[in-house]
Amino acid sequence: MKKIEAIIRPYKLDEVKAALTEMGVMGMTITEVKGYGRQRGHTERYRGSEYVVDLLSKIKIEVVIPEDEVEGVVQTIIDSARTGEVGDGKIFISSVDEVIRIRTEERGEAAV
Ligand SMILES: Nc1ncnc2c1ncn2[C@@H]1O[C@H](COP(=O)(O)OP(=O)(O)OP(=O)(O)O)[C@@H](O)[C@H]1O
Ligand SMILES: [Mg+2]
Repeated sequence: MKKIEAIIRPYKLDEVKAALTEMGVMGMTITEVKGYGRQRGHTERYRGSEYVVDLLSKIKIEVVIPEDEVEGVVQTIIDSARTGEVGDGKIFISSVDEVIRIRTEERGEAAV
């Protein structure tokens, strides 16, 4: 199993969530996060001087899925989250050793 962590623009959450639900993703975790990428946030002016706000609000979506669903989920996130402007976000993929459904004690792909 793989975990997809996608950092996206907050206003894109509804669209990404709907697209993932539509393709049958059965569970996800959403967290409000702050971060920065290559541009290190953006510049603001206050009382005549410029300063950099380097931590921008983003949403992190976590989805754990069977390995053969990874490419479909990644493409769906890209298609629903992209604007083409800097700051669209990033997707990280990592391996998950085990998943256990607490209620039934099912394990592995049966539990995702
Ligand atoms: N290397 C990284 N490690 C962890 N989080 C990251 C990393 N790069 C980006 N992020 C997270 O993703 C968010 C969005 O990043 P962003 O889309 O600005 O990436 P970028 O590499 O600067 O690409 P772009 O040039 O398209 O803006 C950041 O605010 C941060 O939360
Ligand atoms: Mg950036």
